Order: sequence, then structure tokens, then C-alpha cells
Amino acid sequence: MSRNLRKLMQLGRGSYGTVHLAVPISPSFSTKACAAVKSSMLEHSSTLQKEDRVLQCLSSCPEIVHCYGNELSFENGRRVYNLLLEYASGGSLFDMIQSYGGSIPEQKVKIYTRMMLKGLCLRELKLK
Ligand SMILES: Nc1ncnc2c1ncn2[C@@H]1O[C@H](COP(=O)(O)OP(=O)(O)OP(=O)(O)O)[C@@H](O)[C@H]1O
Repeated sequence: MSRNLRKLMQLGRGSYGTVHLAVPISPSFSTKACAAVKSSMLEHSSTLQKEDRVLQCLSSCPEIVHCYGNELSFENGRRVYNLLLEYASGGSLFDMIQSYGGSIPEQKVKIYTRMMLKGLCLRELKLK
């Protein structure tokens, strides 16, 4: 059970964790809005922990999903590492490409490419 958030439905699953929609249950948690929680067993969480560090470096970039931090929970007697993320209600870029039938309009390509380059530039600066 997490101290800050209650997990609701599963949003998806990636190579390194399972993502759930979650609602804040602690008044002191950074946001009142829904969040996304990406979780994996603590012993397999090194990639999620790296993602946490990278997202902390990018926290000043509004184009990149905000990370509220991490916390450990106990689920079915096992320690689980949870990465607490801003909920991206529009889904992933892949979801959007699929919704356009496989290729997105050039104008959208420009917008999203600019966002990604801005994030990469920022990361480059912070890691120097
Ligand atoms: N912040 C978020 N808000 C809303 N949905 C999310 C969020 N993060 C992930 N998801 C959902 O969970 C799915 C899995 O995400 P995750 O980041 O774990 O893996 P991925 O990047 O899609 O794949 P991989 O890790 O294999 O490269 C996504 O495809 C998306 O549908």
C-alpha cells in the first residue's frame, strides 16, 4: 500500500514496469490531480530508478512528464518500487500515431519533435 496514492486501473505495461492510474490519498502529496504510478519489484527496479534520476534533471521542462518522486510499498508481501508521475491523459505518442492511422500530420510532427529536442537539450546541459 502506497502512502500517497491509491492505484486504480492499469494504464499499460512497458519493458520495466506496470503503469496504473492513481488518486492522491495524502493531503500533503504534491498534486490533487490524478497521477500515473509506474511500478516494479524493488529488486528489478534499477531502470525505473534511473528514469527517476533522469526525470528529476528535467523537472523544469514543461514539455516533459513531471516526476513527483518515488516511494516503496508492500504488495503481496513484496517490496515494490513506485515512480510517481504526472498523468498524461492524452496517451502516448504511439497511441496518437495509431489514432491517425499510422502517420501523423506534418504540423504535429514539428510540435512533438520540438518538444523532444528541447528535453534532450536540457538533459545535455544538466548532465555536463
Ligand atoms: N505518465 C503516464 N500517463 C499516462 N499513461 C502512461 C504514463 N506513462 C505510461 N503510461 C502508459 O503505460 C504504458 C507503458 O508505459 P512505459 O513507460 O512503462 O513503457 P513504454 O515506454 O510504453 O515501453 P517500453 O518501456 O517498453 O519502452 C504506455 O504505453 C502508456 O499507455
